[in-house]
Amino acid sequence: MSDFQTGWHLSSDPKVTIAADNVRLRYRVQRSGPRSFRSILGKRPVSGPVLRGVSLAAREGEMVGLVGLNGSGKSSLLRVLAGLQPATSGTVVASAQPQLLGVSAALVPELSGLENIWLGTLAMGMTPDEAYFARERIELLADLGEAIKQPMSTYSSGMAARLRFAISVAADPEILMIDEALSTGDASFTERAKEAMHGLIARAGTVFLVSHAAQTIEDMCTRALWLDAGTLIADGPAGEVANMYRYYAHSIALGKDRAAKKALVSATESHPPLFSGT
Ligand SMILES: Nc1ncnc2c1ncn2[C@@H]1O[C@H](COP(=O)(O)OP(=O)(O)OP(=O)(O)O)[C@@H](O)[C@H]1O
Repeated sequence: MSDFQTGWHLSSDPKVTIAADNVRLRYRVQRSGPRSFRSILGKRPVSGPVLRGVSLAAREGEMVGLVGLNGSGKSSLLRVLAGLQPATSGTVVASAQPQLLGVSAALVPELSGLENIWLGTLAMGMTPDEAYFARERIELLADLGEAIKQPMSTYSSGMAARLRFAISVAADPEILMIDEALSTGDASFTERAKEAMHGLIARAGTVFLVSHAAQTIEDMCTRALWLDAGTLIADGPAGEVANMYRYYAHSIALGKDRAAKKALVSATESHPPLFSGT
């Protein structure tokens, strides 16, 4: 039995809002390309591990940052936690449906920002009355000026991200997951976004935030998880974990592999994840 199964439920204050036990994920990808290529490479789908037994628990009032190199599994973990991607094995339990900042699926580029606010809020389960009253808050937070009346297809990626963020936060979800969206905003938006997230966690919510920027995690989060090649290698106060990750990423960028490896080991030793796998 894993530490997770024996331990996480023992301490119940503040309440655990989402927990994952030994989550594993493999992607299977059908080989593509010209027929001659496929005959050389074989027809069988390729598959590889993306998450290698991740266990975690997050509580009310926590703003949890996820750091890790490109391809380490951060987005995949959020998708599994949000129930958008079935895990290959393992369990996820949550006290409410997590809202992954990605109402983009429901948004329509040909429609204006205002029409998309209506669509997005209804798609997240608001009643027409709730959607009507949320509109002003969303417009204020997104702060797109006259562009709110223009089709979303004319927005920059930063403008679209602001609108998606504002719609997602307006639903006041108990568990909000944000994937990189904040890095596209300018400084004043980032400040307002931070306030909105603090409001949410003050109302006993939990926020997960993926960002490549260690600084964003340090500024915004209370706690940080570090994923490396699909394994959770560290879990601790956001400032400390972000600092270690920054040093690690810097070492990798400079080709200092030994220093990077040392940083990884030292992060695991000083901030071990709360639960080990089976
Ligand atoms: N739909 C998919 N099909 C096949 N492989 C995938 C799919 N999505 C992700 N992967 C692979 O899974 C691994 C983890 O990807 P993921 O996007 O979760 O990492 P990440 O840490 O969020 O990366 P980044 O920082 O670059 O956004 C990568 O090797 C990626 O190529």
